[in-house]
Amino acid sequence: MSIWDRLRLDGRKLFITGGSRGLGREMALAIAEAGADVVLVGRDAESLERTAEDIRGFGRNAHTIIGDIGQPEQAEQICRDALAEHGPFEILINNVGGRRINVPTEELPLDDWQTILDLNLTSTFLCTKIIGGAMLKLPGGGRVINNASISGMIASRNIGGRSYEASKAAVIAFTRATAADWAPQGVTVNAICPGGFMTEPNQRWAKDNPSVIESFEAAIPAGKFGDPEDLGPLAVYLASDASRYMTGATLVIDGGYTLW
Ligand SMILES: NC(=O)C1=CN([C@@H]2O[C@H](COP(=O)(O)OP(=O)(O)OC[C@H]3O[C@@H](n4cnc5c(N)ncnc54)[C@H](O)[C@@H]3O)[C@@H](O)[C@H]2O)C=CC1
Ligand SMILES: O=C(O)C(=O)C[C@H](O)C(=O)CO
Repeated sequence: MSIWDRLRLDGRKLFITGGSRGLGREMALAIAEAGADVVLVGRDAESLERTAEDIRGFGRNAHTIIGDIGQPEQAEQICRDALAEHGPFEILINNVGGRRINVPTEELPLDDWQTILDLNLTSTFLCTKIIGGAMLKLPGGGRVINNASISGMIASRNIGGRSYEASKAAVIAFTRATAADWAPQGVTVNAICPGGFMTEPNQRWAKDNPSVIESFEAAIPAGKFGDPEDLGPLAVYLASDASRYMTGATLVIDGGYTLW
C-alpha cells in the first residue's frame, strides 16, 4: 500500500468536540478531506453548521450536536446519543478546552478551578470512556487524539490561574495510561501539545494585552504564532493507519517554544 493510501480515512467516522472554529475546525476539515465522515459537537449552532457545510463540500457526511461538553452529565448524554445515532466511531478527537486568564492561584475560586477541570479533563475522560471505549470492540481498533497543550508541560506566560496547566498535564497522564491499557485492542491514544496559535481566545488576549503577546511571540524560535491549519496534517496522521505503532505519545507542535 502506498504512503498516501495509508493516510486515507475513507469509510471512517470522526467524533470531535469543539469543531466549529479554531484548532478543532482545522483538524475536522483535514480529516474529512482525507475521507472520513464527521460528527461535530459545540455550543454555537451557526459556526458549527458553517464547518459542517465545509465538510460536506468534500463530499463527506457531517452532523452537528449542540451542547455543553463542559457539563459532565450533558457530556455523557451527548456521547451516548451520538454513539447510538451515528456510531461506532473509529476516530475521537477531544479538542474542547479553555482557561481562566490572569487569575492567580491564590485568588482562583474553587468553582472556577472545577469548571476548567470539567471542561478540559472530565470531558476528555467521558468522551474517551464512551466513544473510545466502544472502539475496543471494533476489529480495526481506533484512534483517540487528545488536544492537550504545552501548558501541560510548562507554565504558561502571564496567564495565571493554574487550573489550565493542571488539567492539561492530567490529560497527558490520562493519555499515556489509557494508551497502555488499550494497545492490545489496537486502540491508540495520543496527545497533541500545541504552543501558541492565533485562535479566538488568543486574539482576545492579544487585544487586551499586546505587550504580553509580543514578548510571547519573541520567545518562539520560529518567530511567530502557529497557523491553525498546521494541526490538520498531524491529526490526519494520528487518525490513520500510518500511525498504528504510535501510542501514548505527546506530540509538541510549538515552533520550538519549549526548546529554550
Ligand atoms: N490556541 C492555542 O494556542 C492553543 C490551544 N490549545 C487547545 O486547543 C483546543 C482548542 O483551542 P482553540 O481552537 O484555541 O479554541 P477556540 O475557543 O477557538 O475553539 C474551541 C472550540 O470548542 C468549543 N467549545 C468551547 N467550550 C465548549 C463547551 N463547553 N462545550 C462544547 N463546545 C465548546 C467552541 O465552540 C469552539 O468550537 C483547546 O483544548 C485548547 O486548550 C492548546 C494549546 C495552544
Ligand atoms: O492555549 C494554550 O494552551 C496556549 O496558548 C499555550 C501557549 O503556548 C502558552 O501559554 C505558552 O506560554
